[in-house]
Amino acid sequence: MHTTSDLLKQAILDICMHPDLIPVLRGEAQKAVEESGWTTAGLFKMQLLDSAIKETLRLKPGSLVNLERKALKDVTLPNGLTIPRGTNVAVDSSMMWNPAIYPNPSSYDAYRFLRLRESGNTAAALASTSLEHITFGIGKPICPGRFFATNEVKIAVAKILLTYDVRIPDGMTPKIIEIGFEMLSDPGAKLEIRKRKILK
Ligand code: HEM
Repeated sequence: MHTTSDLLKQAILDICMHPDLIPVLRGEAQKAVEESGWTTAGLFKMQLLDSAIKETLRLKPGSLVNLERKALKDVTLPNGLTIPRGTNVAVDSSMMWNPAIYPNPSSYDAYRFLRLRESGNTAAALASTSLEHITFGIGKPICPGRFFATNEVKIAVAKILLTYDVRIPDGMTPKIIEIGFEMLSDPGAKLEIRKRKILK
């Protein structure tokens, strides 16, 4: 699916833009696979990778808005605002860039959700959702594919890092593209990829 492939692409680009992360993520994945294989338990142990991908989703959720709906009848909100029948509405994703919620919100911080998770925040895992991170939606129509998608992207990123040396060519800085409400990975981004000689 486009959402999953765009997440994989942006997650790799974000990691390559912070190359100090690569040996740490490789080490984490290597250890997890040695201990538990490519299993749910192994993926659970890749907690920095989990956090790094969630940070990618925070900065580039796929759309500037989410939860698009049409009011089928007049709806009065608890604050007294009435949304007339037939109105198209959506929830703006900007809570994910709110400095009161996420300090230094425009910086990519791969450790952000790992720290939150270690402090006991149960919504900090990649497939979890909260009012502060709505990339997978929230409430009744929450994305049922999120467990599949997040495991798929974790496996793909870990396999790529363990198998290849990857880097962004000198002089290139991938930019997120906004078209209407859509947020897309840089369609012109390139990576240099070389098979690793020693697979540990
Ligand atoms: C990174 C990947 C993905 C993202 C960011 C994502 C995001 C979302 C979001 C935000 C919603 C809720 C939309 C709303 O309430 O208006 C949603 C719903 C849904 N997603 Fe995903 N999704 C992803 C992958 C997948 C995959 C891989 C599948 C299927 C295998 C899937 C199946 C669905 C379905 C069926 C719904 C509708 C649920 C309902 O209306 O009850 N999604 N997704």
